[in-house]
Amino acid sequence: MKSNIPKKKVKKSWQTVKIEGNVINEDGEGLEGFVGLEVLENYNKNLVVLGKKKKRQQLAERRKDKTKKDVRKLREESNSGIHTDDEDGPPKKKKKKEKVQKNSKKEAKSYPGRFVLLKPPTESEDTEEEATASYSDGIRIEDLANWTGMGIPEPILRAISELGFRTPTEIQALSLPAAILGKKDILGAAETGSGKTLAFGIPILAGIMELKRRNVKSGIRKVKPSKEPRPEFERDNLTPPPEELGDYPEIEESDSEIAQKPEKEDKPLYALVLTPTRELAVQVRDHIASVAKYTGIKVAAIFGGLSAVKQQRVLNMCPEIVVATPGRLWELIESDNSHLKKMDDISFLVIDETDRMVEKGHFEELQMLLKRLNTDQNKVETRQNFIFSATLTLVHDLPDHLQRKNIGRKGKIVKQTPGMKIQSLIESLGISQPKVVDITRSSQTAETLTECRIICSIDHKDYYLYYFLQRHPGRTIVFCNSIGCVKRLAQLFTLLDCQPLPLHASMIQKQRLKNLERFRNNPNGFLVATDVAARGLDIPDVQHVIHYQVPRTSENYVHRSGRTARASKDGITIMIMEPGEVKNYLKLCKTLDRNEDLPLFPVSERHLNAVKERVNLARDVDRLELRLRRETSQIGWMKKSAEEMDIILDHEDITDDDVSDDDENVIKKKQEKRLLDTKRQQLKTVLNKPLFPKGFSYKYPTSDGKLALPFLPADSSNESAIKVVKKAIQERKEERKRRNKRKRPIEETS
Ligand SMILES: Nc1ncnc2c1ncn2[C@@H]1O[C@H](COP(=O)(O)OP(=O)(O)OP(=O)(O)O)[C@@H](O)[C@H]1O
Repeated sequence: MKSNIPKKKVKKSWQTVKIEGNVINEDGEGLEGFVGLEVLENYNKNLVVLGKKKKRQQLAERRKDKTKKDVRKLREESNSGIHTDDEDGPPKKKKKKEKVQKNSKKEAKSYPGRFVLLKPPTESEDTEEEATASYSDGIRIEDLANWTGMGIPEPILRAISELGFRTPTEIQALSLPAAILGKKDILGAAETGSGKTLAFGIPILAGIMELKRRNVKSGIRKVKPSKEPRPEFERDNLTPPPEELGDYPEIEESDSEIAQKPEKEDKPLYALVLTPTRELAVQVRDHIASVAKYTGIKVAAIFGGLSAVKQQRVLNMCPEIVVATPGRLWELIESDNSHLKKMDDISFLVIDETDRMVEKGHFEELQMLLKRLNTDQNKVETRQNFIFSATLTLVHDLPDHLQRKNIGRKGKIVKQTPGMKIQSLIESLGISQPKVVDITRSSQTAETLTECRIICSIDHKDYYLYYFLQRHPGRTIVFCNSIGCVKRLAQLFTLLDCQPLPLHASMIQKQRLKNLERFRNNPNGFLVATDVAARGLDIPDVQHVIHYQVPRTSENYVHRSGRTARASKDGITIMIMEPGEVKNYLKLCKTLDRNEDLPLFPVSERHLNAVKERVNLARDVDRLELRLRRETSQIGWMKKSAEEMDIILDHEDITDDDVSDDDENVIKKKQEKRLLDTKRQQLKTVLNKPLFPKGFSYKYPTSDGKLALPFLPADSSNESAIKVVKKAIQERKEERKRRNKRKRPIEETS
C-alpha cells in the first residue's frame, strides 16, 4: 500500500491518513481492534519499525562526534607520515551541511513515504522497541557501541555484527583508530588468537572503501578529492537500505580461491597480504572476506601446490586484495600476470607472521618483493604497512659461540632488546614511523593457556601420547619436529584406531587442505603435524596441543601452543620430553621468562600397562607390515627391471607365487605373514576392551622418573585435562605448604 501524503506533511506525530479501500481486507471485516495508522519514514521489512530513524541519526551523530575527536587527537599525536591535504581534513561546516542535506534528499528519494497498520504503542512499548532495535538479526545497535569512533564504515560494522563480535579485542582497539583515522603503519605484537587478522583486515577494507569513494587508485596517505558522488552503500555511519545491500554479492564459503562472485572488470590491486603458509593464506582470505561481505571488495588467495593456471584465472577477476605466499606470488609476477603488474601501486602491505617471514634463509622471494615494492620512495611513503606476529618482540639470549667471543672483549656483543628488534624490522622492511602496539606478556603465551609436561624415555612417548588421547578425548593437535616423525605417528595411531590426520609439507596440497577440513569438522579430531601448522591456524575449539618433541625454538613453542586457548578460551599444552631434550627445554624456559618448571601432567600408572600392551602390539603390526611391504615392492621392482632387461631372476629374488613351498625365504615370509595376522587379531581384541573402566586414581611421573601420587580423588574419570592439571598443581602447592609447616617447628627449636 502507498500513502498519498505529500512528503512535506510527514511529521513524527500521529496523523490522519487518507486511504483508499479497506486496509484490513476487501469486505471490511476484521476492523475490530483497529486503533489507528502511523506514518513511517524509512520503513523496510528487516528493521524494527518505530523510532528507527531517530535511533540511526543519534548513532550517526555520536559516531561523527567521536570520529572528529579521534581525528583531531591523532593529528596532534602524529608528527609525520600523515597527509594533511585540505580534503583530508575535517570537512568545512558549509560543505558538511550541504552533504547532510544531500544525503537526506537521497534518503527521501530512496525511501518513499510508506505507512503500516499498527496498534499505537504505549510509552513502555516504544522504549522496549528502541532497546531491542536490531542492527542485524543477531546484535543490537547498543552492542556495537564498542566499535564506534574508530572510523569503521557501516558495511564493515554490519558484517562484524553478523559475526557476533561485540567488542574489539585489545589489539584491534589499539590498532584500528591509528590505522583507519591516522593512516599509520602498524607494528603489532599480541598473543596468539587475539584477533590480529582483523586488526589489519578492517583498516585495509576501510581504506579501500575510502580510496574508491575518492576515486583514487593508489596511496592511502595521499587522498585526493573526488567530484564523483559517493555511492549510497559507502556512506559512513548510515545504515544502507537492505534492498540495496541485497544486490551486493555475498561471499560463498567454497573451495574456490576467490571468495566472491567473479566479475570481469579491470580494478586496481589495492592490498597485498603475505603469509608464510598456504593454509594460513586460505584462512586469512576467508577471514577478511567475511568482514568484506557488504563492501563489494574481493579477496583472493594465491599459494603454491594448486594449479598456477587456475590462480591466474582468479587474478584475472581483479580482486582488490590478494593474500599470498611469497613463492607462488613471485612465480605469477614473473609470468607477467596483468593484475599483479599493478603490485607496484598497492596502497596496503601486510606481512603476517613477520618474524618468520624475514628469517634468514627463508622466503627469498619476500626480499625480492620488498626490493621491488620499495624502489619508488614516493610510493613507499604513501603505502600503509602492517607488520604483525605474536612473537614480534621475542628476543633470545646470545648463542653460546657469541657469548664465548665476548670473554675478555672490550666492545661486547650485546643481547638484542625488543626495541632493537623492532628497529631492525622497520629498517629492513622500509616502513615509516609505525605505531608500535606491543601487548605481549613476558611469558609470550595466552593468559588462558595451561602449560604442563610429561617426562619419559624416548621409547615411552608413544605410550603417553596414546594414554592422553584415550583418557582426554577432544580436538587435539600433536606437533612433531620432522616429517618422518609425523608419518610414523600417523601410521602407528591409525593401527590404534585413533584416526590421525597428518599434515606436513611433503603432502599434496589438496590432501593438506582436506585433512585440515576434516580436523575442523570433528570435535574429537586428531591432527599430527609439523610446524607447517604451527602459525596462525585458527581452528575453533582445539582443546589440546601436544608437543611430541620439544620444539626447536621458543617461537615454535609459542605458536604451536597458540593453536589452543584462542580468543580468550581455555586450552592446554603438554610437552612430552625425554632426558635428551632437557637442554632445549631449559633454554626455552629462559627465553620465555619461566622461573619455575612447567608442572607435570598427572597420568594413571595403573592403566599404563594396558596402554603399553596396545601400543606394543601396534608397533609389532607396523614393523611386520613395513617389512612385508618392502619385500613385496623390492621383488616387484626387480621383476619389472628383469622384464625390461630380458633377464631371469634367481630363486630367492622371486615372489612365493613363482617358487616352490619349501624355499627358505618363502617359508620365512609365510611365517611373518602368519605372525602379522596373529598380532592384528590380538590388537583387534585388546582395542575392543575399554581402557579406562569407571573409577581410577592418577599418578604422575616426577623429574626422577618415578611415578608419584598427586592428591587426587579416587574417581576423576570424567575430568578434562585442564581440570586434572589444575588440581594437581593445587595439590602440589598444598603439599609444599604442609611440608614447610612440618619443617618450621624443627627450625624454630634448633
Ligand atoms: N573482536 C572480536 N571478538 C571476538 N572474536 C574475535 C574478534 N576478532 C577476531 N575474533 C576471532 O578470534 C579468533 C582469532 O583471531 P585471529 O586468527 O585473527 O588471531 P591471531 O591473533 O591472528 O592469532 P595467531 O597469532 O595465532 O595468528 C578468530 O576465530 C576470530 O574470528
